[in-house]
Amino acid sequence: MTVDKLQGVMQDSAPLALSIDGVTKRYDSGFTLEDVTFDLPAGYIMGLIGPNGAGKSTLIKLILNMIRRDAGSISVLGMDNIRSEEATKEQLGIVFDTHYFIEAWTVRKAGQAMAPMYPTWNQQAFDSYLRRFGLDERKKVKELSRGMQMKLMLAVALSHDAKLLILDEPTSGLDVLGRDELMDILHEYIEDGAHSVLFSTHITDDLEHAADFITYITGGRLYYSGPKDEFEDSFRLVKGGPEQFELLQGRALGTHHYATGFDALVSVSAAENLRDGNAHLAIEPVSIDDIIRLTNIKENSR
Ligand SMILES: Nc1ncnc2c1ncn2[C@@H]1O[C@H](COP(=O)(O)OP(=O)(O)OP(=O)(O)O)[C@@H](O)[C@H]1O
Repeated sequence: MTVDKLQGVMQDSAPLALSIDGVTKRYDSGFTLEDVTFDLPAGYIMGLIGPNGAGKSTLIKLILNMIRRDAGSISVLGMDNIRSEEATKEQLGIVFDTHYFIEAWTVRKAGQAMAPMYPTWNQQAFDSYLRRFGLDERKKVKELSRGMQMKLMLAVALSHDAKLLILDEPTSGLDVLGRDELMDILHEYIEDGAHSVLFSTHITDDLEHAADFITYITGGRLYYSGPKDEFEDSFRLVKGGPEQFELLQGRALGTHHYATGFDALVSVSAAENLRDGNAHLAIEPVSIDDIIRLTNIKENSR
């Protein structure tokens, strides 16, 4: 989908799968997830990214009402996630980075234990996902690899017609084939326009393949939420020798200095000014990894 179309979706009053408004969470440890606001339109996949400790899992726990928020509101498919907690949870499919089953359960028992929790449980769908994922019904949860445990959670999440799938680091236990397979399944899942996905990840390749939107959090604050392509198109990477750094005149949003020069992240407009000023700097497109790396670098200036 093109950036223009995605921007249109965000501006339209398209139905929202998820709406996060001014959400704040303070931990005693001193970390605060501060005033986070963004929407996920229904029918799309959003990647939630940020470095370790950025607040991604905290945000997911807040959406699931597993921890208490200090301010703001969250609505899932138009329902307040606290006032309509039960109805909200029926519409959510959850895949965590570690499984939530009892280790001694077999795969079959895990399905039987989950089924009564969802009025819309579809046993045929569950059985067919087990076959598709190569999950042996007789195997115990503790005998499954991490990737297979993730697939079991996914089979549960997809078998009760959840409208919003939330996945916390789903690809961390998967090899390249498993990751591609998961991304294919997510695409199939949203195809009808009524289903949506929010997934957190450290693996930016996953975003390239799957995400329509990106929400980037760092240090508990929202840095960007919007179409994926626009995220990369908003910045440029400027490279130069040590003596050229002063040409940037404070326009760097993040800089990595080497013995032989520097890499700096600048806005597109700053990059255009540098080009117009004939600064003889190398100006290149950025990857999502460059943006995360340079906006989190400790040594930001000289
Ligand atoms: N229950 C808690 N009490 C106090 N501090 C917490 C608690 N849970 C998380 N934190 C702190 O909140 C910050 C954000 O943690 P969170 O797990 O949300 O980050 P994350 O972006 O998911 O990181 P990662 O990518 O490493 O999983 C961290 O500094 C963490 O130590």
